[in-house]
Amino acid sequence: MYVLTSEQMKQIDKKATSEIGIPEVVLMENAGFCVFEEIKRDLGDLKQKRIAVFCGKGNNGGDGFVVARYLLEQSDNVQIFIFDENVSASSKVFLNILKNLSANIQVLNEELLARLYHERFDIIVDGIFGIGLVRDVEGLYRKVIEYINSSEAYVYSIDIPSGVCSDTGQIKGVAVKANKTITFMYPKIGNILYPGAYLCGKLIVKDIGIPEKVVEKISTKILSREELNIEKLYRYPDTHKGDYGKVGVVAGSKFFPGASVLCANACVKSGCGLCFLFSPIESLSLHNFRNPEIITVAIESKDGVVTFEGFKQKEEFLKRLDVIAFGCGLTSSVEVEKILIHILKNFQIPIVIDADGLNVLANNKEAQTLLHEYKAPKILTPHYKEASRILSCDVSEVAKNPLDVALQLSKKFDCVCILKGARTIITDGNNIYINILGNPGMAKGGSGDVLTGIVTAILAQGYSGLDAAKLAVYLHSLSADILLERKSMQTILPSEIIENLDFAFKRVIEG
Ligand SMILES: NC(=O)C1=CN([C@@H]2O[C@H](COP(=O)(O)OP(=O)(O)OC[C@H]3O[C@@H](n4cnc5c(N)ncnc54)[C@H](OP(=O)(O)O)[C@@H]3O)[C@@H](O)[C@H]2O)[C@@H](O)CC1
Ligand SMILES: [K+]
Repeated sequence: MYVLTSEQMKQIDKKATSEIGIPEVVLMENAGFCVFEEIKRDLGDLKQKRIAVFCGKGNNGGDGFVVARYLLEQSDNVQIFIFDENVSASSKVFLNILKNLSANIQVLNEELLARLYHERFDIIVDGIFGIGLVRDVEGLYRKVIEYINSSEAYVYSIDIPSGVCSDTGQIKGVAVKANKTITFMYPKIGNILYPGAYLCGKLIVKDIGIPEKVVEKISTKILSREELNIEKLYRYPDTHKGDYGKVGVVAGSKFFPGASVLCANACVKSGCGLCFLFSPIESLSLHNFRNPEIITVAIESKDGVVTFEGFKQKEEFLKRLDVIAFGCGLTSSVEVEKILIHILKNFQIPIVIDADGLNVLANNKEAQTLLHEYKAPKILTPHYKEASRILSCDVSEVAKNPLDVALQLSKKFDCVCILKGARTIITDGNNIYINILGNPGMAKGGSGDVLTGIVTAILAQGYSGLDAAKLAVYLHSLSADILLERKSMQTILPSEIIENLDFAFKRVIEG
């Protein structure tokens, strides 16, 4: 499903009205009716319900007037609160209808607001701002939103909770916390990214009668099963391990042996033909006991960390493999930096760079240039902090606009970027996918190493970088969601996410 910016939605609305000739008031009527239908479906008999509808000056408020008109037919207590009599042209039509119906319409001011704190509403409809919110919410608007959030009523937001930026999901000063949000045609980015996604409560997407033909291809989509390329996962009967790729995982140190265990174990559990783990001996000793499928290659180390000379002794072997995963648990050191630079200069193998590999990129401009020029497929898997280090910005900047950051990274290095977060973003610089699966039980050290292993193994099975990234992110979070069906967020472990890939693969393949 597409996810739209406010501008894209406005263009679609505009085409529907100017090219197809559907009057704006018809769309507004449909939008308002959809919201009413949802309320009616949830609550059934509304007769005794005390209902407040808050309407701003724009078309979001117009939708609110339509909802109010339908609610008036159902309940004896519907109060409509406006900020200004001077509303948009289409909204005016519906405001006038309400006036003709002698509806209870009150213009908000400080005094009225103070009185509202002594009233009790069962339902609040939020039609203050939609996709037309352009600046921070202040003054009376802010106070009304604070009032809504303090009330015990069940809150329905129209299109998007008022105060949430529809292009980023960020709060513009203050925002409504809704129980349910009814958005029209397609979700907006602010409905999907946090904190907007949280403030929406349950999100419902409703068709308001805009013909599909006015919708041009949108580059941002929700990552769903339909978007995955699962054909390549099919295994012909007459195959052998060489058909599924040989992976080299360069990972681990005396300090983080677990990272290499998780990464390599996720690799073998995600279907690659062979997995070789290149690690210092100190890291491998833990490893050998646990994962007999993994072929270990000891790299000479100093103080428990891989050395460049040690790597060079084994590099001919690594060069013969199909995909490299580089970075998990290596630690940050000059030697690690030298190794990555050497790989980027001398190898032509698809590469997945995570953790300490990303730190090399953050610290070393030469590595950045080399990565940009590296010809084989490349996938970066930063979390917000790693992305901020590479782009030399504050992590809060990444959180404010993760889509832009993922695009920037992808373009900077001509790579596929998996920007990991509560909503992981995947992009190849053109297409953007937002992952909505997964749960806070994944917010633990080691989850990222597991994802790196999965994506590397899938890349080795003949996938493009983008398709591998999509499939891996989906499987990783689906596995955690399946675990959550019988475990708690506190107890889910990254190693269990690997074990549970059995069921995630099965669900993805069999539907
Ligand atoms: N187009 C269509 O066909 C359809 C659209 N639909 C609906 O329309 C919604 C979009 O409507 P919209 O474009 O009128 O914008 P909307 O969100 O109501 O807000 C604009 C108003 O808010 C004001 N304002 C902004 N920021 C502010 C601030 N911080 N503090 C105070 N004021 C602020 C701004 O004032 P101004 O900047 O002009 O001073 C302007 O008056 C959309 O979300 C959906 O619900 C549906 O009916 C289906 C068909
Ligand atoms: K709203």
